[in-house]
Amino acid sequence: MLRSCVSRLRTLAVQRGLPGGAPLPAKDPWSPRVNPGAGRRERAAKPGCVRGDPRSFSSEVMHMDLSLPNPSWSEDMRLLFDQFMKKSEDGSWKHLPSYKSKFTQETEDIKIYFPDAKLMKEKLSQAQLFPRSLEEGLGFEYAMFHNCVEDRTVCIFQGGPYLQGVPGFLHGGAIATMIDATLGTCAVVAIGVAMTASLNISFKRPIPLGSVVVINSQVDKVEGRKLFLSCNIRSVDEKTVYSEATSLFVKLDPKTRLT
Ligand SMILES: CCCCC/C=C\C/C=C\C/C=C\C/C=C\CCCC(=O)SCCNC(=O)CCNC(=O)[C@H](O)C(C)(C)COP(=O)(O)OP(=O)(O)OC[C@H]1O[C@@H](n2cnc3c(N)ncnc32)[C@H](O)[C@@H]1OP(=O)(O)O
Repeated sequence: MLRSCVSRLRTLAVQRGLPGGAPLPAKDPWSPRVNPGAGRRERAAKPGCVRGDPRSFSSEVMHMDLSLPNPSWSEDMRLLFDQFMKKSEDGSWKHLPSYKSKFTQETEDIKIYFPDAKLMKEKLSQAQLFPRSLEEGLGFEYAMFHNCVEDRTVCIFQGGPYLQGVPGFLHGGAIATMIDATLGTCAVVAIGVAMTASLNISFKRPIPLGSVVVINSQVDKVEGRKLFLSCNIRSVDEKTVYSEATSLFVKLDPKTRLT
């Protein structure tokens, strides 16, 4: 199973134009060699120091894997994370690290779609991944795991107080963001750099602020550059279906510029 997963990632490397499908660069977050024994992002727990933590602006934080447990994570979040890390031991699942800002193979790849590479580089140096742009515990706390054999990505997600919509519940835009991020991750791992062309969400039940939910996404169909994916969001006990979504992602055509 591990061999199959590695081979899928090698195929991805070929699609990205890496020589001979050579192993992905060690710093690539999708590389099978990355995060071999993902540990904890635990810092000394400092009650009340979440807001305004100066390290959030340091390069240390920009390059820190933010998908590891931190003091803001609830018991449910930690338990689920540990369960998926356990499932990752035989290689069937893979923990996908995530950063505020990091030059990855994907960001390198996407530069070819911009005519002014210098301007793009400047923009990228200022950029942060939107769901990672809020302080620890206040916004999107999440970790993703991918199953290469089943073309599935699971995201465990705890929405913080800055994501409120109707009082006490998550904003629909925040839910859509995490759905898009999970589906997007599933798509990018499956076919390389792709963008959301359409996203259809059915919000079935409101998600309480601070609760932990599980986003289960999968590739349903591939037609040339088009990738059809779907997902649902469930409670940890799987009894409540909060949302369902279908989407179309389109693999970018290297011959077409984005601007
Ligand atoms: C996904 C991130 C990519 C960046 C990766 C880089 C680093 C990141 C690292 C890790 C990231 C990991 C995960 C990602 C996390 C979050 C995901 C966020 C994703 C987004 O937040 S992304 C922003 C919102 N997104 C846009 O801003 C797209 C605007 N859009 C366009 O840029 C173009 O529209 C495009 C490129 C989509 C297609 O353009 P194109 O020129 O390549 O292709 P073309 O138009 O020829 O369509 C080809 C075939 O798709 C069919 N088709 C097209 N659109 C359709 C539609 N809406 N409905 C039904 N069918 C449609 C056509 O009908 C044709 O079908 P057919 O071949 O059968 O005729």
